[in-house]
Amino acid sequence: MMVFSEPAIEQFSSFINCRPTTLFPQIPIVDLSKPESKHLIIKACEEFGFFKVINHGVPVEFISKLESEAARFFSLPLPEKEKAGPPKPFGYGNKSIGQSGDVGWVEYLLLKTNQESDSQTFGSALNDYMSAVKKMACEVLEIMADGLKVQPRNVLSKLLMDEQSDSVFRLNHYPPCPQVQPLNGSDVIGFGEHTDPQIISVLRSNNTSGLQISLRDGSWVSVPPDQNSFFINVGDSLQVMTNGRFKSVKHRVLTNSSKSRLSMIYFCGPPLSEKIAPLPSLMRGEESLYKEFTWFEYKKSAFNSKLADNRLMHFQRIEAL
Ligand SMILES: C=C1C[C@]23C[C@H]1CC[C@H]2[C@@]12CCC[C@@](C)(C(=O)O1)[C@H]2[C@@H]3C(=O)O
Ligand SMILES: O=C(O)CCC(=O)C(=O)O
Ligand SMILES: [Fe+2]
Repeated sequence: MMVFSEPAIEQFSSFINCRPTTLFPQIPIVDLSKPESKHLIIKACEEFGFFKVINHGVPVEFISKLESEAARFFSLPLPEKEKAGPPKPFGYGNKSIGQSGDVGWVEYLLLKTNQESDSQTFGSALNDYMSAVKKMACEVLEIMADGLKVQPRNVLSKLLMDEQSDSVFRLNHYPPCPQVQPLNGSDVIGFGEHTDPQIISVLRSNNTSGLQISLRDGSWVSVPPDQNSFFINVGDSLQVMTNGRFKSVKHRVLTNSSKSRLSMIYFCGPPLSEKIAPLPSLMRGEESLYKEFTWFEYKKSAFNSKLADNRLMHFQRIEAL
């Protein structure tokens, strides 16, 4: 057996220095039933690119039904899960993320959002959940448009309502990972740091911690899990549509040593042909910080990148920005 000396183990940079440097600053909480939500959402998107939503209107039974079906799926023997096909672009994946060699302590299912056929694996639970979450996502995007004072208020939500909307749904399962955890207070990466390329992502997890977001100063903050709420991530596309006023949030997941984490995420994407550009009324005479591109072009480039890459960089007018 190989025994690492202290200096040697420190070279495993992906396992060390993962402890959050900031503990529990208040993650913004937005109550969708309150009129002040529009100001809170804008502030949260500017400051963090991230917030938590309560009074979201998604029925608990849709959530718990899908959660138990997902748990059942992930408990199947590996060959059964592999029948769902490799995740290229849709299917079951294990440890390997994307096409550029990223790995994490995670297994997952990537699913389409606009086809009934996927319901085969999960009965009606998947469609019930996705429709309710899509409705809530549209509401969030309309409140956002109100807060930004852009009209019509469905400028963003219509991209999701479009039947060509390129949204994706993902179930992630992070099994408990006891191995290296006690060493040097190190952590194992479940899902490496990245920003989501879409407009927004709507995340719900069980009560197991692991999700962290990165603040502007580069520190990492653990997001306390809350199975009754949803978390919204600002994605790269929304950063561009607001000409950099909102920033996409860098986030990652660390594994837990004793509990498994189950998360379900609805990634709100526009139609492939959609031009991703700053909303004209937000420009007030200023120039776009970004080159012109379609969602298809951005997605193609994103899927060739590594998880931690700054994917927007190549689309900035001044690359060094
Ligand atoms: C290295 C990767 C893996 C990617 C593509 C590329 C960069 C960002 C990743 C995500 C993050 C958001 C969901 C997803 C489905 C997406 O659209 O972008 C992911 C995709 C994958 O897991 O395949
Ligand atoms: O599983 C999670 O909690 C987050 C995963 C994530 O960021 C993603 O799938 O894009
Ligand atoms: Fe993500």
